[in-house]
Amino acid sequence: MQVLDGKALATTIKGEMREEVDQIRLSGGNIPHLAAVLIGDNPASESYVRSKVRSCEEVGFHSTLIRRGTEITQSEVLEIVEQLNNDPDIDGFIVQLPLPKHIDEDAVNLAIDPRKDVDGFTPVNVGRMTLGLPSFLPATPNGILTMLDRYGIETSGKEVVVLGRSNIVGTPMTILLSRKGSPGNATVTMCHSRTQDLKFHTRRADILVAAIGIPEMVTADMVKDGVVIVDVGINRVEDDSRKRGYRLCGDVDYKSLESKASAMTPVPGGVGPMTVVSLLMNTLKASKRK
Ligand SMILES: NC(=O)C1=CN([C@@H]2O[C@H](COP(=O)(O)OP(=O)(O)OC[C@H]3O[C@@H](n4cnc5c(N)ncnc54)[C@H](OP(=O)(O)O)[C@@H]3O)[C@@H](O)[C@H]2O)C=CC1
Ligand SMILES: Nc1nc(=O)c2c([nH]1)NC[C@@H]1CN(c3ccc(C(=O)N[C@@H](CCC(=O)O)C(=O)O)cc3)C=[N+]21
Ligand SMILES: [Mg+2]
Repeated sequence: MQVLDGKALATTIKGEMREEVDQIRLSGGNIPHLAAVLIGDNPASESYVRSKVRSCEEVGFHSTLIRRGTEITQSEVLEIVEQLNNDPDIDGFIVQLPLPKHIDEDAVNLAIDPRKDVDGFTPVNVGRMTLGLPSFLPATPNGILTMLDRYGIETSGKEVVVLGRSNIVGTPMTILLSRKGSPGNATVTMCHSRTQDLKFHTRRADILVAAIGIPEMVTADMVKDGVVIVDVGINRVEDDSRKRGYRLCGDVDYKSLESKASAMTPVPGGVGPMTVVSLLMNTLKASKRK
């Protein structure tokens, strides 16, 4: 089985980006500047945002972290978004999800200037993506496309099954893999919690993308020999033998799939690092607007 090493690929791409940023600096161009808004104290969100900020430093971007407590009001969040929209020094920004329960995520998303929406979550970017127009693509699905492309995994004409229909992973993944282009041109089936007989669908998959959020739910009996597996899930499972008291695992039972899949992304070190790289690529693109 081939390990689809997202961490190594991300390091390679970040090296390429660093060279481009060095060139921009030498020619007196605009250094990309990403801002991240982090609200509350969700430990997973903190770790993702920290890795985004660290990656900005690695490639030579400017970065700004805006942290607020859970008690923040909706209008205060909207005010931060408005400031970032209007700040000429900020090329792109993200509001880390999930937001506290009393904040309306849709309202926040709708307030983001599509030109700075490096997550690709706003209606303008989702619409443009769906129409096949240039747009900011959502980082996780785009990172997966980059990985399939760089590993030379053919998607044209393949049966792809996507587990999950969220706005940030499952739905855009389905749109991107089924549209004309490369990677693309796949026949895509989207499954979710109301799907009857999940196994019927997963067993037909040439490529299976799991974005569910249930630890190790996909097992060897659910797939055919030679399947390519993209495991998006990041789950923290209690494990007293670890220093931190938990281990990370995906939505796929990696051990049982190792002898059946032809290629698979590990967790950690698979899709996660590619997501961060895609966000950086979107920020670089946004910075070229000036
Ligand atoms: N590696 C990375 O870069 C990223 C990783 N993630 C991880 O990916 C996973 C999914 O994230 P996200 O898309 O945001 O999650 P959501 O919770 O928003 O969506 C989960 C989806 O899975 C579906 N689902 C739940 N249970 C089942 C089931 N038993 N059978 C089939 N489908 C089911 C849900 O169906 P329904 O719509 O009916 O509720 C829903 O569509 C999480 O583990 C998350 O941490 C997320 C983003 C980026
Ligand atoms: N506005 C917004 N945009 C997002 O893109 C977004 C979000 N909100 N909310 C949460 C999800 C999740 N997500 C991840 C990013 C990086 C890793 C990542 O780098 N993971 C590492 C290690 C993770 C760890 O050690 O905890 C890995 O898989 O190797 C994971 C998950 C982005 N998301
Ligand atoms: Mg700048």
